[in-house]
Amino acid sequence: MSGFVESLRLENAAGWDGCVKHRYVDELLAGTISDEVMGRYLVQDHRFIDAFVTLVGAAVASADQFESRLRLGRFLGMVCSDENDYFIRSFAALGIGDERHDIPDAAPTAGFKALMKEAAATRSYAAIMAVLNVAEGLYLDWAQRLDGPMPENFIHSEWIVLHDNPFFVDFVTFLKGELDRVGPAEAEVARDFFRRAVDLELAFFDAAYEGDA
Ligand SMILES: Cc1ncc(CN)c(N)n1
Repeated sequence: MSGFVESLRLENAAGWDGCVKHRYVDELLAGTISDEVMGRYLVQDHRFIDAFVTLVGAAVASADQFESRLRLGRFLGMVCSDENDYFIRSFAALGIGDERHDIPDAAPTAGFKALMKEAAATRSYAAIMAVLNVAEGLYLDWAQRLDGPMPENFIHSEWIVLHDNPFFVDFVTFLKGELDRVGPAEAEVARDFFRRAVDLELAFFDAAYEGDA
């Protein structure tokens, strides 16, 4: 493989692989992740999703062609419906109530929210595509590591399936094509957002275990 996105992935291979092979992924795919860790992760990730919806909205607004806006809009619809619904059902199953709103943002959550706000504010489609390529490309890569049976608990299985299904695979291919297309003209901006996003993804998984034995 070659191209702009591939070069960014190679430059960030240590962090990227660190996420894909993270303990969180190992335990999630095996269905052995504790409710405490998964709950801590989901509480923080629901806040990530809030900022992420804003970022995808900014992508719709900054895209340079109608076909791209349509693809992004369809994806946004899925995140705001099926994916948000998954969080709500998981919180209920884990017994996590409204007290979750009192839990402060972990540092990587705050960092990611700030990065996504910054990317949206650039109004640069390339900057936004850099962050989206990390957020979705990296999640597809770890979800595709599943080579055993699907975990039985829906909290685990649906999180995997949300990140490895034909619609999502197609969307990640689209994102890669977009950044390959628009990234080289703004290479340094895209490189900077891509690197910072990979670093935050790793810290985000680490944070799910903070305070754990
Ligand atoms: C932190 C993070 N990064 C990426 C994704 C995938 N949408 C996510 N849910 N959370």
